[in-house]
This record gives sequence, C-alpha cells and structure tokens, in this order.
Amino acid sequence: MHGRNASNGEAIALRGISKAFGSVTVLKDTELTVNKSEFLTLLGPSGSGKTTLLNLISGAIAPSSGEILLAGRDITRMPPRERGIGMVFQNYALMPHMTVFENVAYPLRARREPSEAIRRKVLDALDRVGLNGFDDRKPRQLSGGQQQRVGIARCIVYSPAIIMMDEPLGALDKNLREQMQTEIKRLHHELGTTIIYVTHDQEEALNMSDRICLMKNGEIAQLGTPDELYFRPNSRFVAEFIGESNLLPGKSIAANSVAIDEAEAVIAPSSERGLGSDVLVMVRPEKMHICAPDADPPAGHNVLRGVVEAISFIGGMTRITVKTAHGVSVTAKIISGPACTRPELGSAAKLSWSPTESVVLNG
Ligand SMILES: Nc1ncnc2c1ncn2[C@@H]1O[C@H](COP(=O)(O)OP(=O)(O)OP(=O)(O)O)[C@@H](O)[C@H]1O
Repeated sequence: MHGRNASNGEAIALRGISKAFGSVTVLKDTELTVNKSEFLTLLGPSGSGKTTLLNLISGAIAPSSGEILLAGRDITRMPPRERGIGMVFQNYALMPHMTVFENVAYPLRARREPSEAIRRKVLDALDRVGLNGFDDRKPRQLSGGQQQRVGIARCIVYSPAIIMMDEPLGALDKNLREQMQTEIKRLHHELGTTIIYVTHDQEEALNMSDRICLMKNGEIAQLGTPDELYFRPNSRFVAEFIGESNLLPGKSIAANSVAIDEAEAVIAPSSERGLGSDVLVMVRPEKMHICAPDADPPAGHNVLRGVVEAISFIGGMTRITVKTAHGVSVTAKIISGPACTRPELGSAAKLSWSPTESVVLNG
C-alpha cells in the first residue's frame, strides 16, 4: 500500500492538482495537505486561484490532473453532495421565503432526520451562533451579520468534518468583521472541525489561522503558520503581501554580509544565495529603531544614517520614514510618546536593527 493512502490525521490532501480553463492554467501542480481540526486559510490577491482551489475540494469543478483525498480516500471523481463538506458563502445563500429555523433545518431534512432530532439540532446550532430566539424570523428581518450566523448555523448543524468558508465576512463592516472573526475562532475551537477559509484580507488570515496558504498566480507562494509568513517570508511577494516591510536592495558579499552600497554593509543571516548576487534585506518596521545622530544604538545593531522625511502619528504607533544616504526610504514604527519625543521632520537620524531581525530575500 502506498503511504499516501494512509490518512495520518489528514483531512484533505491535494496531490499534483492542476486546473485549466481552455488553454489557461489557473492552478499549477498543487500539493496541499490540510490536517484534521486545522484552520487553514487560503490567502492571496484577486485571481490567484483561491476560489478555484475551494471549488475543486467541494467538487463544484473537476481537476484537469491530479487527485484529491478525503481522510485518505480518493474523492477526485465523487459528486459534491457525497463529499459531506459544509460550505459558508459570502452572500449567505439563504432561502428568503423560509424562516431561520427552516433554513437551518434544510440540510437535516435533506438527510431525512427525525423531526425531534431536527428541532434539537437546529436550536443547538442557533444557540451556538448567538441566535437564540430568532428561529421564526425571515432572512430579510435580519442584519448582514445575523444572516451570516444563520449561514454558519446551517453548516454546523449536520456536523460536517470539513467546513469551507469563502470570504464569509466580505460583506460586513470592519467592527462586525472583527467580532465575527472571534466568534468563528471560538466555534472552531469548540467543534474541532477542519476549516478551510478563503480571504484576501491578510489581517484576517493572520488573526484566525493555524496555517496560511498564500497563493500567487495559481501557485502556492508560501505555506506556513502566521508567524512563519510574517517573520520568515520566503520571497519579496510574501514580505509585501503580509504586513509592512522595508526592503533594502544590496549585494551578498560574504556569508553573513550584504553591501547596501560601495561604502556600507550590513550583517544579515547567511543565505544560500551566491556571493555577488543581488538580494533584498527585509526588516519589519516595528523591528527598526530610531535615534538621534549622536546617540548610540543598541550594541551589535546594523546602523544606517538618513534624514527624516515623513512622520505619521497613527494613535498607539508612530510611523517615521527616513531617507537614507543611499536614497532608500526606510520606515520605523515606534510606540507613540508625546510629540516632543519624536524626531523632527528634516532632521538627521540613525536607524538601527538587530541582524537577527533581517531576512535575506532574492533581489
Ligand atoms: N470558469 C472559468 N473560466 C475561465 N477562467 C476562470 C474560470 N474560473 C476562474 N477563472 C480564472 O482563474 C483565475 C483564478 O480565479 P479564482 O476565482 O480562483 O481567483 P481568486 O483567488 O478566488 O480571486 P478573487 O479573490 O477575486 O475571488 C482567474 O484568472 C480567473 O479569471
């Protein structure tokens, strides 16, 4: 027996999956394993292939090549309804003429469950999503957030092993989105269901996921925990898509040294890139320190000098951009203090950071 047929705690495995529409390949030879009880987010810009991947797993579309395993079993050709995968959509997809109760009961009625069990399960699902007492309302009598809770209740009511959510909070305003993120995380924790979640909002992905699968042009750019993607991006694309980043162009001149220009070099962790190759030294703005030109930065720090070209006070944090002598704008994000403690616009400043906070990327 092939090892890959064993389930090994795998909820879903994609093996060499490609998808072409006509002559255009929109998903390329993708390998992805989602573990049982995992919250995995498909993140990426518009058109990167997130929905295509979701539709392949649900069975709404068939792959051009490769296979899909559900708990070790080949489901590549299985019709969608037999896969038992729950779906939550951005537009809720509720039936407008039915009450909340009947919408949530729908999947159980389709499974011909006894009416007493239906009643118990529906009320329990409504309770879990905070909609106790809303069972007699029609969808149009609910707010957007409440309608999406019904969408989620209709999904969890029949306890699918896997739930896929396609931009479920996309139609909600920012505050409600944040509240619903917390609630979906709580539900995931309570139910232990595997969740595959699609969003193009990187903050949402960082906040909610066990792992993030970041897509670019039909390929996985990086798959890892939120921490890994944020602190150890493997490419310029990942560094720029997740959070803010400073990218200093340079040349690798020794195992742990990158020349920023002819006169200046910084210490950066050794990379596998060959000596003399063009690289980018990535440093997150909150890891960048700033001090007066005559002050001493922390021992062992890389130092660049420049002139303060922009200051923006954004509440708890202040963003200070310094143009270095080599013409690169570098941003430091520091905890805000009184205005008198900030450097002045146009004044000279020293930027510094610990070499361990640098990530060397291909230039
Ligand atoms: N039925 C189809 N026929 C032809 N091309 C398609 C079809 N469905 C999707 N595509 C193309 O496949 C690519 C990936 O689309 P997909 O919807 O998976 O992206 P996405 O990452 O979900 O984007 P968004 O965030 O905008 O929803 C796009 O270039 C899209 O135009």
